[in-house]
Amino acid sequence: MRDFPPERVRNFSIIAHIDHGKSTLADRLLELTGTISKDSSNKQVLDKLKVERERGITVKAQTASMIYNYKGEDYLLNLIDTPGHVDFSYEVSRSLAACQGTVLLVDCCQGIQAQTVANFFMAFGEGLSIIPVLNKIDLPGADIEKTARQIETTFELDISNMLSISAKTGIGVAGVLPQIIEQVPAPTADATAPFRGLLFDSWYDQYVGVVCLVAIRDGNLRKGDRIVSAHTGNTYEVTDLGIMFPHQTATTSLEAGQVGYVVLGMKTTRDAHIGDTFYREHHPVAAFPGFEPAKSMVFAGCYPMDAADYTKLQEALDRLTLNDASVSVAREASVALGQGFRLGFLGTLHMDVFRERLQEEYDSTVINTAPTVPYIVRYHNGEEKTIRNPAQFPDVDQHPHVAAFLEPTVAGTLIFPAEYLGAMMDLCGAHRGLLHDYTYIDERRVMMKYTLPMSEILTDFYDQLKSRTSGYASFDYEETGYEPADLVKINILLNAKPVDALATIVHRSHADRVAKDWAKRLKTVMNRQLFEITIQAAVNNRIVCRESISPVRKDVTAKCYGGDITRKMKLLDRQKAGKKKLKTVAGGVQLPQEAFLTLMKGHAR
Ligand SMILES: Nc1nc2c(ncn2[C@@H]2O[C@H](COP(=O)(O)OP(=O)(O)OP(=O)(O)O)[C@@H](O)[C@H]2O)c(=O)[nH]1
Repeated sequence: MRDFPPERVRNFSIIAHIDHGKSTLADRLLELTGTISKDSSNKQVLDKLKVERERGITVKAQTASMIYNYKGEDYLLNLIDTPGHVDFSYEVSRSLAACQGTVLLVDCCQGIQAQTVANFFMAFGEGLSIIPVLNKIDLPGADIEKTARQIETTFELDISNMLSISAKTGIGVAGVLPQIIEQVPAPTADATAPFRGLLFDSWYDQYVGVVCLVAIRDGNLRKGDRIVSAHTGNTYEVTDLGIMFPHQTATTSLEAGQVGYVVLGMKTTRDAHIGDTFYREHHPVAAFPGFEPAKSMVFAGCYPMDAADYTKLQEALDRLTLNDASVSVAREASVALGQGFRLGFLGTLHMDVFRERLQEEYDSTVINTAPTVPYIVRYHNGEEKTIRNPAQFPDVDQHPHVAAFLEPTVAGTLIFPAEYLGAMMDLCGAHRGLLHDYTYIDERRVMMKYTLPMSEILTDFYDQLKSRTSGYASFDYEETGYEPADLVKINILLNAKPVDALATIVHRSHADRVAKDWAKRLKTVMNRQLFEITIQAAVNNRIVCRESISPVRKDVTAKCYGGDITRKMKLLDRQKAGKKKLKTVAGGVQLPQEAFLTLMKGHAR
């Protein structure tokens, strides 16, 4: 590693809107430098996790080093992969902090999209040198000129030497690495100063424990060194270190300016705080700025269908959170569902990915309640309380003490063809959006900036955005803090008993409609029982609608006219198995798992 002093190291990332070809380009660069073979089994080596492969999205950032000979000199190039999705924007910003430059990859069939804009400004804010590259020029719909002009007008970047490539076929890709060496500055690192490293990613390995990715700013690191986390004050011994080539490859040291993996014997990723600074024991240094822990913005209950599986569920959650410290887990109890957990996620994609993993890890049925954002209740005495579970939202009779309710908001960016302007304004209006700005990024496409309540984009916002524009609109957002809002609680009552796990919080202007919609939806998924079931929805304790399900005596054996007893037994067994998927809640009413699923799909508008 000593052969690569800072001036022969380049740390860069690729940023792009989802599906614009980031992973494909990464594969091509690794092939070009001989880091991986051209074998097809190496496709998208950076997207390691199964869910990622299945969905074709990058969730967890992965990093790879390569060695490239340019004008007779060997360079160590570190590609720092960044997750593209907004849920992981904190991880994106930390990954960018480990780079000096970035390739801004734009699909020239689609042009600039909302995530391109968000990622550009994040890289720009970090002061990185930005190399625009147009991708997918092999496709018939490619419009190189127009996309180049969009890049020039939106980002004010120099496009005179801009590369046009096809990451898929390899056309033009050879030009990318020389531009990176020419345009990305070498890391400013002092090899003689005391060791200072930035922790920018980590994951859990079942054999060695936590593996940390560290950008070495100053000094160097060797096996056996003792280093301290500035955030926790914990001291660790380096038991292994090396580079991602593209898999973990041990080296004798990591030198100033380089990026590599470090094993410290940490037991859980909760000890590895992204953005943390490491320094040598007894040689403290100034910590890197901007350290903030990932914030959970979406919460949902998670309960075992069968109460006896509680410990099993807890064990599955423990195993999964070893690898994903950004999920927060708190125990909670529900009158309807018993003992369970309240899980906090960075966003809805993060929630979906985690739930999928949980389902794989834990082979029994889980009941997931509808997601909610955290709300703040401000009391007249100045106290504030954060509500992460709608069941704990103050009831009407407690309202005299409440000065205000606050909800989290986001600054959203939408980009779409101009003909959808009306449809997009309607959509944002219906979701309580406030328009701030709109501009044309070229003759045909509009960029709008809206402030939206975060709860509104948890519901059907994305689906509506896509369906109303035939998939041509893109959306990205960043959190902007809390705003006062007129919020009310909806309670669902089954046979006149409120079911806490079905409570939700909405804006007063949507309350009656959502209440009626939820009652109707529940009716469609609930089974008839031996007694009549009434479903009522109450807004702040005022009943606004009532549905009922008439009783039935379900005799599954009626079809078997006497005779075959084994057939009868089989049918009864099947009925028993079917029953396992039901949870008995208020007053003996049984709720199927689908009841919770149907309410998760957002509110009808
Ligand atoms: N025709 C063509 N298809 C491409 C090109 N580059 C990527 N693709 C395809 O575009 C799709 C998305 O590519 P990915 O590399 O997975 O995109 P990504 O930006 O990494 O996506 P995320 O990881 O989800 O952000 C894949 O089906 C690729 O095969 C290209 O140059 N030409």
